[in-house]
Amino acid sequence: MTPAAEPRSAGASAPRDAHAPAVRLRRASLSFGDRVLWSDLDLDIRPGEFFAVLGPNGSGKTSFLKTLLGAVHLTSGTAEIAGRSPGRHGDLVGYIPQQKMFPPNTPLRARDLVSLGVDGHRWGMRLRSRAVDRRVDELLAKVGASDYAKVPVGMLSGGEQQRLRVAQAIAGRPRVLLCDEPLLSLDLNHQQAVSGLIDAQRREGAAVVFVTHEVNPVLDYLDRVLYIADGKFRVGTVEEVMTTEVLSELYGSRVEVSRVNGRLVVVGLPDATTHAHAPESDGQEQSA
Ligand SMILES: Nc1ncnc2c1ncn2[C@@H]1O[C@H](COP(=O)(O)OP(=O)(O)OP(=O)(O)O)[C@@H](O)[C@H]1O
Repeated sequence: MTPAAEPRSAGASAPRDAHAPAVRLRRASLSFGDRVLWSDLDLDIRPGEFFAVLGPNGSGKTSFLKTLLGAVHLTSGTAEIAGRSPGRHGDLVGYIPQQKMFPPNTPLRARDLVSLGVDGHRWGMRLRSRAVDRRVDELLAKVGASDYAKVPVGMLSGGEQQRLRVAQAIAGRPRVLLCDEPLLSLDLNHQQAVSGLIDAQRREGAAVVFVTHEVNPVLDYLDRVLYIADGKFRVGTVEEVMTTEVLSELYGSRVEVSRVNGRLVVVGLPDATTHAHAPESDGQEQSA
């Protein structure tokens, strides 16, 4: 099968072409009953692109990721991820789910958790366990978790647990890394460490799709954003989308966006969109 050379064509089963978009949506719409989350979304996310999905509570950010994972079906239009239909991507796609702390008595050590992301079958029977061990060690080192490899996961801090989730998600060297609020409830140091680890994957060529309420911790990494609000959306660079004009239009009311010490401050979001994490967000009224 030939690669889709025409960017606007939505081939049903695109090949694993290194130049193909990592994510491709054509006229994609998602509704639940009468509630339209977005409609007619055309989008290509490139390999090596850091792409954020922003918007208030309930706007459809997680649902966006779920359509790419194949867990939720588009109401209309088409989606491809890593050249495949959603849900058929195997380890071409890595996923960091929204963070929940592991209970203290979880019977898994850090390295056991990471090994769940490593597919032992690819090395064949004879080499399997040694190769898996080596790969797990490599991943633990990569995310700076070697020191607590043998500690039960429930004893680790939120930031330490999140490093392991990153290691698990990148174990298969995915072409697309889907991240659902990976910085939630992390302190500033861990936010920086975890977003740096995710960006390292992007530098190795993966596309990163990063759902977040708070744009500031990843501002320096972002290539483009998709901002969803009230059934509408806008795609573009931060400079194009995070403006008083664009956000006011999306929300249908006056919203002020300004830069303070390099950070984006958004003032005047409708009450219903106020996010519980805003007070922890180091000075920003509301990020996104
Ligand atoms: N399977 C479903 N059936 C019906 N409604 C759903 C379903 N999944 C999500 N929704 C609704 O769609 C809307 C968007 O949900 P989603 O979780 O995608 O929002 P979000 O932007 O990720 O929100 P948050 O920032 O609060 O995590 C919500 O109103 C939610 O209740």
